[in-house]
Amino acid sequence: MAEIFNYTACRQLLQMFCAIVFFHGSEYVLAMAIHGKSSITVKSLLISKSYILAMVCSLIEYLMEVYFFPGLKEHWWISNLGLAMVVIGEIIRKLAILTAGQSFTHLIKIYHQENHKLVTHGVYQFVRHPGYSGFFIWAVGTQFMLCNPLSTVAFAIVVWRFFALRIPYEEFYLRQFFGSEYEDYARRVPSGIPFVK
Ligand SMILES: C[S@@+](CC[C@H](N)C(=O)[O-])C[C@H]1O[C@@H](n2cnc3c(N)ncnc32)[C@H](O)[C@@H]1O
Repeated sequence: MAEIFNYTACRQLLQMFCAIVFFHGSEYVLAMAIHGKSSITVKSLLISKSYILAMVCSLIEYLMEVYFFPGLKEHWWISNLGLAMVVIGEIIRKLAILTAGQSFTHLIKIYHQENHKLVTHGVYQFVRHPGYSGFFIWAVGTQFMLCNPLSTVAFAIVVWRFFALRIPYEEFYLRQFFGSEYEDYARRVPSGIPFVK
């Protein structure tokens, strides 16, 4: 068993560990800085049961493949592409959080609050959902980084489906809050998730 923890496995698993800790830690810190300590819950860490299950499955896939097909993990250009996706996805997501400020809440708002302003500048001028684009790139990137073929496909499908359902729901309320201003914005700017209008 010890021989599977060679240089490749140690490096890829360490990168994965750092990516996860940095992503969730920074989500929590930013939520606390923007919304205040009193409005922060464990949900601000964005860790759900299905998320943990997905990560555990990807780790099982990694360990099985590193044992039975170690050559699969030596495609460094794929792994490095994944690392680049993780960094780029992280940057896009954090830019979205910093740009939207108090308007960026982890739970979708269904009542309009006074401090909720429509944000259309910064990264929001390029895509309507940069926070989701960033997470999508980050999540799929983690699986490229591990050279996990099955989990790469599974993560892409599951995360895409999640956002394909969430975006129309979120935008239903944004249209109610901001009316024609949001309609005009949605006409001009793409969603930021492939094949989601
Ligand atoms: C988790 S944040 C995600 C924001 C955005 N969908 C993104 O991916 O960057 C969800 C909250 O952001 C708000 N929101 C989404 N787009 C917005 C915008 N352009 N301006 C202001 N608030 C927005 C929604 O009302 C919702 O309560």
